[in-house]
Amino acid sequence: MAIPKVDLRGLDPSSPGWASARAAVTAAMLENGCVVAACDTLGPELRRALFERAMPELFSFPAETKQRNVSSDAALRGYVGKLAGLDFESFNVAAVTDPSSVRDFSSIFWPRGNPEFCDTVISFVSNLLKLEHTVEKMTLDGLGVREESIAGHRQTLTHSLRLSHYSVPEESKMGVTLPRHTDPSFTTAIVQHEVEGLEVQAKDGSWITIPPEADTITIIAGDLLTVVTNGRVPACIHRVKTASNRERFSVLFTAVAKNGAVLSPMDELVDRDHPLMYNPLKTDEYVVFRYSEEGLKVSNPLEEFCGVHKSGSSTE
Ligand SMILES: O=C(O)CCC(=O)C(=O)O
Ligand SMILES: [Fe+2]
Repeated sequence: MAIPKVDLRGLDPSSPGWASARAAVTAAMLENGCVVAACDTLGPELRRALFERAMPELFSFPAETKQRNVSSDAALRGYVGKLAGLDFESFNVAAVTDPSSVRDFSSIFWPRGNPEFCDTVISFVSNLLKLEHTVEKMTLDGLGVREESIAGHRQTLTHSLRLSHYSVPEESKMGVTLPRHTDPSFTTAIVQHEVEGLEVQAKDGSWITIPPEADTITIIAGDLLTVVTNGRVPACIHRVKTASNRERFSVLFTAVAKNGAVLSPMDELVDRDHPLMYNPLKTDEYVVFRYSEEGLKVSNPLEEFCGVHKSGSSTE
């Protein structure tokens, strides 16, 4: 089994191929909360500048420097280093669609500036934002959500860029460097480079490997997209497994909720056949819950936190 690959190159809503691409994107998102986009978002030169020059350099800075990548924004929006036995570390640039955020991030490492790095990231992010808008529009439009609701939904979003590094997996972990999880975001666009790792769990429990092809970016749904689509789009269950036991870099462009946002399922997606599944969700509180001891214990933290069914049955 493979995750469907949809060619989005050169498409806009007036193109002849838009409707069929939209149908394919919507179907893939409904099935596994995941689609592989063939796109020209990241050309070979940008790719090399980022993955082969900037990232190895960034991760070779000493720990004290790395830890200066903090964000007052919310939990887990700064540097995350080697947590709980994971051979994984990650930088995070919050509010990344604002070029000054990229420059502030770069000044941690290169106080005299690094225009090449900033230009690389700024142009990559602007391309990723277009891709994210296209996939989000296709998915919501394909489900029958009105243009005004999509525009309203966009107002609740802010974007981060995560730059991740995985060390060579320890033998005992069978190549798994990030265990099975869903993302507490709306969507995450995942860019792999040369080394495999991303795997998505299908409904039958099997794992589907997404090859690290240079002209593709994988877009996955997170828990918040499940809420706004009233459960239609499942949050993608995924993990990182590098069977070839190599060091790996990946870049993730994440659409998260603005601080203080409260989300509800979209009106168009609640009807007799699709009764309301989620109570209004305070996104900041949800993220705290997700990573709390209790949130890490339960099998479906979203359902536990704001599922209508769950609160309905709590009177039992
Ligand atoms: O590195 C990847 O391919 C995916 C990483 C991931 O799932 C995450 O950081 O949440
Ligand atoms: Fe993830």
